[in-house]
Amino acid sequence: MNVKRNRTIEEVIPYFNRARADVLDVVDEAGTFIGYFTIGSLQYAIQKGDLTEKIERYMTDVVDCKNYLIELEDCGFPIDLLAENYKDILSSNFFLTIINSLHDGVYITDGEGVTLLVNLAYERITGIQAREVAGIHMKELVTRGYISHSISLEVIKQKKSVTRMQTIKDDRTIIVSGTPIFSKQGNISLVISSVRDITELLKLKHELDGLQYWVNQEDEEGFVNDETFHDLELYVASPKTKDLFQLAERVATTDAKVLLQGETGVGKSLIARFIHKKSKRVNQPFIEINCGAIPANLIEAELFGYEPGAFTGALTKGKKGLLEQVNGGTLFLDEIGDLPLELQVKLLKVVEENRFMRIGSTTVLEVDVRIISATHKDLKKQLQEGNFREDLYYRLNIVPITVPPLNERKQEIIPLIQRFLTRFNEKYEMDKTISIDCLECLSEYSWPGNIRELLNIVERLVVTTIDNEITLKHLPQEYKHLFNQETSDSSLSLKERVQQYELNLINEALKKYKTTRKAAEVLGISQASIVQKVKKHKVD
Ligand SMILES: Nc1ncnc2c1ncn2[C@@H]1O[C@H](COP(=O)(O)OP(=O)(O)OP(=O)(O)O)[C@@H](O)[C@H]1O
Repeated sequence: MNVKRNRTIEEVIPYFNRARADVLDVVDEAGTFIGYFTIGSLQYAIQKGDLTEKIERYMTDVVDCKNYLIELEDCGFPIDLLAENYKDILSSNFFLTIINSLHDGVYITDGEGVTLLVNLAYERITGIQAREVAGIHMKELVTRGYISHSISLEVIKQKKSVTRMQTIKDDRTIIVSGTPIFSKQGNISLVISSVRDITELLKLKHELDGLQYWVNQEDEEGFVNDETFHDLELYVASPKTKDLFQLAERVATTDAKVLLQGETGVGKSLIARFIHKKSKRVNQPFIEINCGAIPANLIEAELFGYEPGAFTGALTKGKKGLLEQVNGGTLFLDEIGDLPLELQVKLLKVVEENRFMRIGSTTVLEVDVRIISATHKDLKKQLQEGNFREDLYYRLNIVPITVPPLNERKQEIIPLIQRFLTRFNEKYEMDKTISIDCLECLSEYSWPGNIRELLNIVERLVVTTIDNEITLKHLPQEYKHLFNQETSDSSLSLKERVQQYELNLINEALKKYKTTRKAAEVLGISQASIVQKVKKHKVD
């Protein structure tokens, strides 16, 4: 079976389950074979807790089908002694002390599938007590409903290691890896299964994926599937943004003038284009003019056009203004707050009556133009300061749409990074990934340049990072200063860092929602679980 190199460990576990395979062929984007991912590699990755790692990290170019079978004899262990006296060994204090000190659950059966031993961690993880299962055949345990499926029986049947992901009580997810131990005669003497609870790890991963999940749901509802979104390369990454675009869509069917307000780079121009695309004017021109970037006298000439010889430097033939060019379509006046007062008066006439005169002409021209304007300035304040005309403000502001800055819709940051990463990977034919701590760091950043800045940094990182994975060390300094040093400490294990991240999420939620009840609701975990995690951290 083929799997792509950028699949995660977690994603490929079901392949082993489904295909009952020991080895998966790893292929690159073009489908070319590049190596193997074996069940041995899988077990190793699980032991390391690297479920979110890409499989290519654990890929090998040789497959030794035996390498994952524990060859006790090779380790100098007296296997015959084990075969004959294993019950004594398993019940010795020494062995029990070792096995009970493990954090992972251990389940041991004999070669027939009769339960010999389970350790304390197994009892803790599954809730099944040793005394309930000891001496009982696995088949019987399945019949009695203790477990839904026996890995040990599968190991005995297949005579090889088996790894499965399973869901047990309280919706907990566990990974069970069963390994056969062979006698010299080639019979299975024991099956040793290890059980690891990965519920917390997965929960965190899914939280980290954040509203990517939400975006996918949107796909199902058909909202994001809308071609307009693809055409404009725009992503709807939160309910807030969805509301915004739904409002824009409703407004688009009318000719109402729209005033878009919001910081630079939040997507005002994009929304203006979206409205045009969704309106009946879609096949007519959409013209954008940046009132802040063009000198006042030029804006006038640009907008209204002029007659031959209207002013020094004018074209001898005269010139059609944007208002004439855009007739039937949409005129987007960006940075309207920068429009000089004298031009505001002239614009008012167009806005009110759809009529204007070219510079140097006395003929009144009539046009059919929909006007959308935008500004990053506080226009109300501009009114009070006398820099913006009140009559024009109210004419332009029939439907106000305020686009919030990115740091007020933080849940969009990670989904947007992921979308932009895919976009630039495709554009530059690369396959970069981004590390969890790097994502966390970026989600803590304040983004003064909003989505434009985010887009630019992702493109820069894709182009400039040599490694396959973009990590903290690749981020420019300004993106790191807010980052919690504790979390960035690379000496911490993945598990510790994930715990730290979990705690950060909880603290953030507590700060925002004040009560553990509300924070628990938002994070989708129980209130008791929040209290316990915070308490545990304090004790640690
Ligand atoms: N929801 C989104 N999905 C994808 N890209 C987006 C989204 N919102 C904004 N962008 C991108 O971010 C960049 C900045 O957006 P845009 O130019 O619309 O911002 P703006 O608010 O008009 O900025 P300014 O006030 O500086 O003109 C653009 O490249 C735009 O395509």
